[in-house]
Amino acid sequence: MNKPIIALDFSSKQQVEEFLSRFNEPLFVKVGMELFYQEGPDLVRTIKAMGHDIFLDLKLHDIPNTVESAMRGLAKLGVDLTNVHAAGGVEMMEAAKRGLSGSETKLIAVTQLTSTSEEQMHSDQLIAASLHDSVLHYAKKAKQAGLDGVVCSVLEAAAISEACGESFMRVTPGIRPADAAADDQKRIATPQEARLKGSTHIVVGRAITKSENPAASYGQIKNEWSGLL
Ligand SMILES: O=c1ccn([C@@H]2O[C@H](COP(=O)(O)O)[C@@H](O)[C@H]2O)c(=O)[nH]1
Repeated sequence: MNKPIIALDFSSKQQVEEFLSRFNEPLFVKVGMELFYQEGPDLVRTIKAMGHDIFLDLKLHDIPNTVESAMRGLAKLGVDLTNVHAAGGVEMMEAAKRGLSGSETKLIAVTQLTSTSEEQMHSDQLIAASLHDSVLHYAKKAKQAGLDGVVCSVLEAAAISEACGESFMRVTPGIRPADAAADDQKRIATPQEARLKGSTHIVVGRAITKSENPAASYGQIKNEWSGLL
């Protein structure tokens, strides 16, 4: 079983270094907008040089030409995984993939954010379909564009596996230990549910980064995710 991806939602290099110093093993970490917009590509290179795998979660969504050029730049960072919004369309996703060509970086698409409920999707996005069908639709479009997988909640993971194939990545945020607060997330699940319901990867932020003992919380989540608990 692969490692849980830890969301490094910090605003400075200092906080990241302090956090990572608590671990004695190579991790799979996620660098998102908060950190990237403060510290930029240099910190990505530093984390990579420390031996950690990186998911660069910048969720690109723009016209195809802009996304292709941006991805050409990101390809040079040597990250393991990055992403776009599927709502940008098949043409944009194909352009993103072209931008990454020649690199080892895998590309996935955000379907519907795990902070979005069905009601919000209907009213904010004026999508009449069910949230499940919208996610599945975006996953099929990402597959059509040649992407490696999608970001989805646990609730859609099994249907995506069936429609797009088992090897198509289902990267799942909104992971919470049982009894933890949902915060701003709407479609949440425990690490165990994610394993049993077909996610291929889990992304965990606050349950680890805000913990009094991040290494212990990570260990517990990792064990639950890999079925050792
Ligand atoms: O649909 C999505 C896409 C990305 N995220 C990101 O994952 C983490 C989740 O953090 P938690 O503290 O565990 O809620 C965060 O960095 C988001 O930007 C997501 O939650 N949902």
